[in-house]
Amino acid sequence: MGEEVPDFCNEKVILEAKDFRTATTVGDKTYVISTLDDGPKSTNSIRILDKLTQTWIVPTVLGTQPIHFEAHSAILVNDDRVLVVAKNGAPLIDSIWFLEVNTSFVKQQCKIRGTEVVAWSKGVLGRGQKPVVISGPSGVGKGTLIAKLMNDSPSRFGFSVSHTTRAPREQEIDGVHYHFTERRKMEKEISEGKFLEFANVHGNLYGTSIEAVEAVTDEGKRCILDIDVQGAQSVRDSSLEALFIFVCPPSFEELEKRLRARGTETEEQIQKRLRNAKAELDQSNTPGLFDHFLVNDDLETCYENLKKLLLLDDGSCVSDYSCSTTDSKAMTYYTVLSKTDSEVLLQPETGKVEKGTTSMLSLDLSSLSGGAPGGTRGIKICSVNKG
Ligand SMILES: Nc1ncnc2c1ncn2[C@@H]1O[C@H](COP(=O)(O)OP(=O)(O)OP(=O)(O)O)[C@@H](O)[C@H]1O
Ligand SMILES: Nc1nc2c(ncn2[C@@H]2O[C@H](COP(=O)(O)O)[C@@H](O)[C@H]2O)c(=O)[nH]1
Repeated sequence: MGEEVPDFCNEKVILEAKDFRTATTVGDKTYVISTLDDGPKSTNSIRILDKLTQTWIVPTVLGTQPIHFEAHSAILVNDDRVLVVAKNGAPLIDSIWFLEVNTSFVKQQCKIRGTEVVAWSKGVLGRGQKPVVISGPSGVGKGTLIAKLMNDSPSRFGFSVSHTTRAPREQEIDGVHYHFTERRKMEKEISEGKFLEFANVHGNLYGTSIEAVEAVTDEGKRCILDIDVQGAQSVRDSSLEALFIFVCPPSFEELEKRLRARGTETEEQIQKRLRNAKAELDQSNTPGLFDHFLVNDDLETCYENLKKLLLLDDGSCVSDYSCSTTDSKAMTYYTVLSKTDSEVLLQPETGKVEKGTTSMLSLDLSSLSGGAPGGTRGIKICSVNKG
């Protein structure tokens, strides 16, 4: 893990490439973010200087990687992440990133992988859209409701494609309904920290990979997870802040009827799923686990209620941040000027102020939430009045 002189420090590389870097110190470590403009091979790279041992560490970099930026400025916020304002040819709203160095996600991943880990997460204005966890006993209609949602709003919602060791059903497509895999392979990937959650469900292994959630959030869509109650509890305990919905059957008899009518399980499997359904219905009452309960009696009514819940909590409310859209969408490159508590002052790159924009902006980071995997939400941008 430790290296004396990585390529990154090689003077020749620095001299030949257009290099830009910042260094942010957190405790005994200095995080160096470097943008090497080396033609088509241009990259952003992260190196950590362990100040105690005076060695360089090449960390495992997780999260949604920002596209290569020409330059950037950086400052530590909340003691656990570095705010990076990038010059990437995009408006300010797409230029705010966080390099997580000490968040709960990073700490958890360090422990699992036994390596130094950092993670990128994109900054999101306002509350943003939390991923949605949908749970409920087998046969209650989760898949049917989610399929309707995907069909009606494919650009707004994206399905987190789980991994499973169960055999595919007739109509199921690998990579669409599930990533069908083998137990040994999946167990190895779990031990490598690739999964946000996993559980043994009805005798098979199921799990949500970090990549599955990122694939959806990278597309700017709201992520929908169809997972069992154990998985929901694991996500609750993880760094992923989500909305948790439990779907209940109108009666146990109706649940059994639906499972049988689906015709995808053997009698033995149906019995197992029904036994587990009783336990899941009990566990759904665990205090603080689910935010909302829906009864799937009439499908259309339940679907309308689901949509209402998602609209109530869709993060599109902009009243909680007084953002000047002119400033946040302008192509001006801003750099970090100063920081007080959880407010960061940004100034435009000298001489590059776009017509109609204010000179300085304040980023209010007092309500940050979420983070990798997914975005860091809760940023408010305010114009700073010129005195
Ligand atoms: N409201 C409803 N009324 C009647 N039948 C329904 C209703 N909702 C779903 N179904 C039917 O019930 C069966 C089970 O639904 P579905 O496969 O969506 O359940 P599920 O919760 O996703 O199950 P699993 O957890 O096993 O994947 C399907 O045949 C579906 O068409
Ligand atoms: N904990 C997780 N549970 C999952 C995941 N993907 C699906 N599921 C749950 O498994 C059962 C059975 O599904 P089926 O497709 O075999 O009928 C169901 O309750 C799903 O919600 C996952 O990634 N993690």
